[in-house]
Amino acid sequence: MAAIKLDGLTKDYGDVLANDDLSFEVETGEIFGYLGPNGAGKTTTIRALLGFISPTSGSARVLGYDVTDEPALIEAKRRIGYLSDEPGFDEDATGTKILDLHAAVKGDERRDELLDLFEPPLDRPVRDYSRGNVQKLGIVTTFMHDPDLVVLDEPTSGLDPLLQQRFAEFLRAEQRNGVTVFFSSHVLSEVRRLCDRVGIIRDGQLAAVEPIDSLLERTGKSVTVNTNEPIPTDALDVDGIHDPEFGEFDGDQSDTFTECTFTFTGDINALMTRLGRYDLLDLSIEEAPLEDVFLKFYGES
Ligand SMILES: Nc1ncnc2c1ncn2[C@@H]1O[C@H](COP(=O)(O)OP(=O)(O)OP(=O)(O)O)[C@@H](O)[C@H]1O
Repeated sequence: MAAIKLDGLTKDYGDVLANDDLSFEVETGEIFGYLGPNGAGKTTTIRALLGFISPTSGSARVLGYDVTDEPALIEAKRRIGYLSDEPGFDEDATGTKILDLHAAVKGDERRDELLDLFEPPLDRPVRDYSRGNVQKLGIVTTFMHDPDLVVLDEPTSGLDPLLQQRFAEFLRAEQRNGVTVFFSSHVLSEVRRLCDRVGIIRDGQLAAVEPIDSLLERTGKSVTVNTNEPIPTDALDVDGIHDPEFGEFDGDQSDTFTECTFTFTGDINALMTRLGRYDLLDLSIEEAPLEDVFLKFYGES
C-alpha cells in the first residue's frame, strides 16, 4: 500500500489555483522529496494531506485513510509526525512544556533518545530560541511518538551544516526501520543527499515525478574556470558544455578567454583532461541551483 496517494488533488484559493489536479503516490519506506520554487504549492499539498485545508476537488489518502474523513484522519495522525515550515510554538512556553503537551496528545516513547541527538534547549521560553533551536525542538516533537510516516516542510532550514548532516543520517536510519518520509525543499544538495524519488511542482502543477538519479543526470554542474593567461575557446570543445558565459573582455570579442562559467552534463574526467593542458588559476564545480534546474528543464512546460 502507498503511504501517500494523491488522486486529482486540487486546491483553488479563488485568486490562485495552488494545487491543480495532482496525482502521485509515495511508497511505504521511501524518502520522497517534494520540490518547487517559492509559491509553487508545496505547503498547500502538505496542509491538505494533514487535513488543515479541504481540497476543492480530488482526493488524498495518508496511510490508507481519506484525508477528508475527520475521524479516520485523527486515527492516522497518531502514526504521523509533522514538522511545519513555521513550527509556531507558544512563545511563552519552555521547551519542556511544549514537549509535555505533545506527549499528552501523541506519546513520547522516543523523547530521551531524540533529546540526546538534537539537544534543543529545554528550560528557556521559546521566545528566546534561535531559528535553529526552534527547528531542533520541532524535530523532537515530530519523531518522539515513533511515527510510521513523517511529513516535513523545509526540515533543515536554520540548522547548521553539522546538524544537517546528523539529521540526514537520522532520516536514513529511520528509513531502514520502515519509516516513510515526505519532505519539501528548495535545496538541491539536501534533496540529493536524502531522496530516493522526487516530485516537482511548478505553478500548482506536477512537472515530474522521477528517481533523484535521473534528475541529477539532467541537472548537470555549474562550472567556473579562471586562467592565468588567455586560453583558446577551443579548450571548451568537450561534450556536455552548455551555455558558456565569458568574462567581460573574453569569448565573443576574441577567440580566447580568462574566465568562463557554464553548465556541464558530460564526463568530468574528459573535462579535466582537456582543461589540464592549460595554466588554470581556479576551477569550481558546484551543484546547479535548483531554480536553474526548474527553468532549464521545466520552464517551457
Ligand atoms: N490561505 C491562502 N489563501 C490564498 N492564497 C494562498 C493561501 N495559501 C497559499 N496561497 C497561495 O497559493 C500559492 C501556493 O502557496 P504555497 O504556500 O503552497 O507554496 P509553497 O510551494 O509552499 O511556497 P514556499 O516554498 O514559498 O513556502 C501561492 O501563490 C500562495 O500565495
